[in-house]
Amino acid sequence: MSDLLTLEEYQAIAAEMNPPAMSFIDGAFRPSVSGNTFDTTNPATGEVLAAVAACNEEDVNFAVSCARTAFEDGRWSKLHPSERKEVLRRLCKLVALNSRELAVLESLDSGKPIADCESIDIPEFIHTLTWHAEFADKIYDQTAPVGSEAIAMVVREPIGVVGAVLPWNFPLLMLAWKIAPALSAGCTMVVKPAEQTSLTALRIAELAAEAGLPRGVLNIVTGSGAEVGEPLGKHMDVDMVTFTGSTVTGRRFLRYSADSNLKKVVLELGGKNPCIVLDDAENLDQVAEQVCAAAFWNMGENCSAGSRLIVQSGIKDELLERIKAHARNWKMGDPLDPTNQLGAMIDGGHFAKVAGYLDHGKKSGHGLVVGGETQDGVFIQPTVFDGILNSDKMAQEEIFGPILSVITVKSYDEAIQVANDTDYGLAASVFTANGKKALRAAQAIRAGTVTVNCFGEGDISTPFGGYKQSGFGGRDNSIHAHDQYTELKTIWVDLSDDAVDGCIE
Ligand SMILES: NC(=O)C1=CN([C@@H]2O[C@H](COP(=O)(O)OP(=O)(O)OC[C@H]3O[C@@H](n4cnc5c(N)ncnc54)[C@H](O)[C@@H]3O)[C@@H](O)[C@H]2O)C=CC1
Ligand code: BAL
Repeated sequence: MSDLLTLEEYQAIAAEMNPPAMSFIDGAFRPSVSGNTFDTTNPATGEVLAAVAACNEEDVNFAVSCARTAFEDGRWSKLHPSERKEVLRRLCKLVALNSRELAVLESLDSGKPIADCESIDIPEFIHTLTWHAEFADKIYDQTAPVGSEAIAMVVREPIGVVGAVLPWNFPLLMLAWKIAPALSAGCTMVVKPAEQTSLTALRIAELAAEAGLPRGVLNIVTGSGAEVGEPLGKHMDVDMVTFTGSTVTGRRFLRYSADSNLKKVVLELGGKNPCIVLDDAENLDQVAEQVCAAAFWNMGENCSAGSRLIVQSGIKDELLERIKAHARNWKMGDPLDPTNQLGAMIDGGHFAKVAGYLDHGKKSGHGLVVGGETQDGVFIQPTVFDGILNSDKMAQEEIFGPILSVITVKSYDEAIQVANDTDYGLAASVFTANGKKALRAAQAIRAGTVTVNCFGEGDISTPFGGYKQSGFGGRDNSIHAHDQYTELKTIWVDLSDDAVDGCIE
C-alpha cells in the first residue's frame, strides 16, 4: 500500500480539484454538440463536482468517425508495436506521477474508500496497462500445419474501432481492463464511462495525449446509456463493443449488434457468487476474514462479490460468530477518510435498491446476524442474514451491496448443487482442508473463476469473465483479452509445382 495521507490532507487535495468535464474527441476537450451538461456529484455528500458534457448520437457519430480515420490511416494501428508499447508505458509513468490526484478524484466521484483507490485501483490500473503494453511487441503469430506444398500464416490484426461501455463500480480499473489490451493490439476506441463516474476517464485521456497517443485513438464520450451507449452499440461503423455492467443492459448490446452491423460483442456481467465453506475448513478466523472481504469489499458493489455463503452445518455457528466479529471491524463513512473500509453507495437510486433488500431480509424473518442499518441515505452497514433459502430473492438476485446471505447445507454434494443453482456463473470460492475435494469443487462449479481457500479475482495474467448469464463472447485480462481485440487472418501461399507463377518462384 502506498503511504496514506490524513483525512485533512485528502480534503485539501479535493478542495483544489478542477477536473476536466468535457468529452474528449480527436485529441481535444469539447462541449457536447447540444451544449447540454449534467451534474456529477460526490455520492457521499451530494456536492456537485462538475458539469459534464451530456453527449448524444451526434457526438457519438463524430467520435466514431475520428476513431475510424485514426484507425484507417494507421497512425496507431500501423505504428511499430514497440512504439505503441512506449506510448502506453509513458502513460503509465504519467498515471504514477499523478496517482494521488487520480486516487482522490476516483474516490470523490465514485464514493470508493480512498485507501482502496490508493492501494488497489491506481496500482492495478498501472499494472494492467504495463502488462498489455509489453504484449504489443511480444506476441508472435502462427503458421498452420498445412504440409510442404503451401505455407499458411495465421496473423492477428487489430479488430478496428472498439466501443467500450463502462460501469461505475471500478471506473479506472474497468477503463484499464478495456483500453490496455485494445490499444496494445492497435485498435482505436470510443469509450463511454458510466454517467456517475466520468471524471477519471477524462483525466486519463488527457494524460494519454500527453504521453503521445495520437489524436482520435482514444475518445471519451460522456453521457447517459440511452443517449450515448445505445448509439454506440447500434453504430454501423463500430467493429466491436466491450461492455461491463448489468445483465439487463448487456442483453441490449446483443440486440443492438443484431439490429446493426453484427459487431462483435463482449459482455462482462453480473454475479451471485458462492463462497462454500465445508466442515473440514481450517483456520476459521482467516476464512471469516476472507468471506467478509468477498461480501463487503467495495461496498459489495462488485460483480464478483461473494454474496452467498454456502456453509456446511457442522461449522456454521462457529463461522458465523467469527464473521460477526470481522464484519464489525469494517469501518464505514467518509470515503476520503483513510481509516474507512466502506464508502458511499454510488447514488440515491442504488442506495434505495440495496436498502430494499435489507427491508426484505428483515421482514421475511431471516436471522439478522450483524449490521442491517443505513446512515444518511448514503452508507449501508455490512450485513449478514442467516437462514436464507437459495430460492429466495436474496440468494438469486444481484444486490450489489454489502449484504451476505447465509445458506446452510448438509453435505459437499448439496453445497455444489446450491452453488450452481443460479443464472449466474462469474466467480466462486471454496474453503476446505481437503485438496482433492477443493479441486473437485473447482471442476464442478460452473463459474469463470474459482478460488480455493481465498477470495479473489485472479490477477492480470488470468482470464476474467463468466459462464451462463455472467458473460458473453470473451474474457477480460490475460492474453485472451488481447486476442479478443484482434481478428485472425489466414494468408495462404501455394508452393506447389502447380502454383501460378508470381512473386514466389
Ligand atoms: N457487472 C458489474 O460490474 C456491474 C453490475 N451492475 C448491476 O446493474 C445494476 C444497475 O446498475 P446500472 O448502473 O443501471 O447498470 P447498467 O448496466 O445499466 O450500466 C452500465 C453502463 O451501461 C450504460 N447503459 C445503461 N443503459 C444503457 C442502454 N440502454 N444502452 C446502452 N448503454 C446503457 C450505462 O450508462 C453505464 O455506462 C446494479 O445494481 C448492479 O446490480 C452495475 C454496474 C456494474
Ligand atoms: N470486479 C471487477 C469487475 C466488476 O466488478 O465489474
